[in-house]
Amino acid sequence: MHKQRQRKAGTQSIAEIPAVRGQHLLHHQPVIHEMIELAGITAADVVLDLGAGRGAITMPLAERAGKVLAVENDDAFAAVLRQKSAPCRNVSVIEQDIRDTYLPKEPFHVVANIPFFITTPILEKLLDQPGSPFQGAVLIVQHGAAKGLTSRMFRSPRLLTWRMWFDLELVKVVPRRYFSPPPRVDAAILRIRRRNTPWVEAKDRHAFEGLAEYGLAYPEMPVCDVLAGIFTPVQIKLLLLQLKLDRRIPVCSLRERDWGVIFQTMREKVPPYRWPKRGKKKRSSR
Ligand SMILES: C[S@@+](CC[C@H](N)C(=O)[O-])C[C@H]1O[C@@H](n2cnc3c(N)ncnc32)[C@H](O)[C@@H]1O
Repeated sequence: MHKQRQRKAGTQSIAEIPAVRGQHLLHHQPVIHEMIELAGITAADVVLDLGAGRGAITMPLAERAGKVLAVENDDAFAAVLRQKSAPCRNVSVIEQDIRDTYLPKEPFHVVANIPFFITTPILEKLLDQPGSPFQGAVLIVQHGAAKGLTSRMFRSPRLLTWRMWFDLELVKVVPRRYFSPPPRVDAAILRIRRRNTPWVEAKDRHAFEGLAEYGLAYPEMPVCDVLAGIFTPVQIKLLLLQLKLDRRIPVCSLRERDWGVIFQTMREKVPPYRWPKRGKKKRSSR
């Protein structure tokens, strides 16, 4: 049954209750404009608004960007979006699940207040392929998620891998009262920028994933014990000297630069058959 009709008939399913579908619409205009400023959008840019709702971000984006692709899977919202954006030749409404949407083949940015419940699948889509044309994003995410994604400590191999290619920054907290209906927790602006010089080359992604998974299997383990599975004692001594690291510090406290140097040393000094292999890729649940 058509979703709008279902609502009228009072047969709204759990998945259609606004909060459950992540329908917290942003109504604070200064935050919307700040997001577009932070993304540095110009008339040359292609921008995706993922979870476009009624166009709170899509419409001001259309005034700045060359092309805006507004993805929204709620048919009622998509109809409003199509109507509002009809006079704008640079807006395309894509009525589809974000997780099934093909990303542009040309360089693109993302500016969006994404549905929180699919934050991880969205980030995987944007960040898992370091060689993709994705340039950067300014996103509204849950404050807790933003803190985890920008943490100094690495306990997740996937997050470490993303951060070898992208800088993630928690720009500011966005109070829950700026949304309608308000979410249960505050949100935050998360800025993602592609590094000009990544810590590891995109072609080495799989090899680095193997190192990250192996290295963070026990995040609290002393760095010297972790490195002992890959390097000789002399190599470890030189590496720790170069990185100015105490041999007993937990491996989770290593920074992106440290991992970049460890990876390069592994490439240069350790035969590939001894490199840690990555396990089967775990995709987040849809
Ligand atoms: C947090 S709201 C943001 C709406 C709008 N951008 C704003 O800021 O007012 C997220 C939007 O994503 C839509 N949405 C939820 N899950 C989706 C999915 N899987 N694919 C596409 N859109 C989705 C919701 O219908 C909602 O409009």
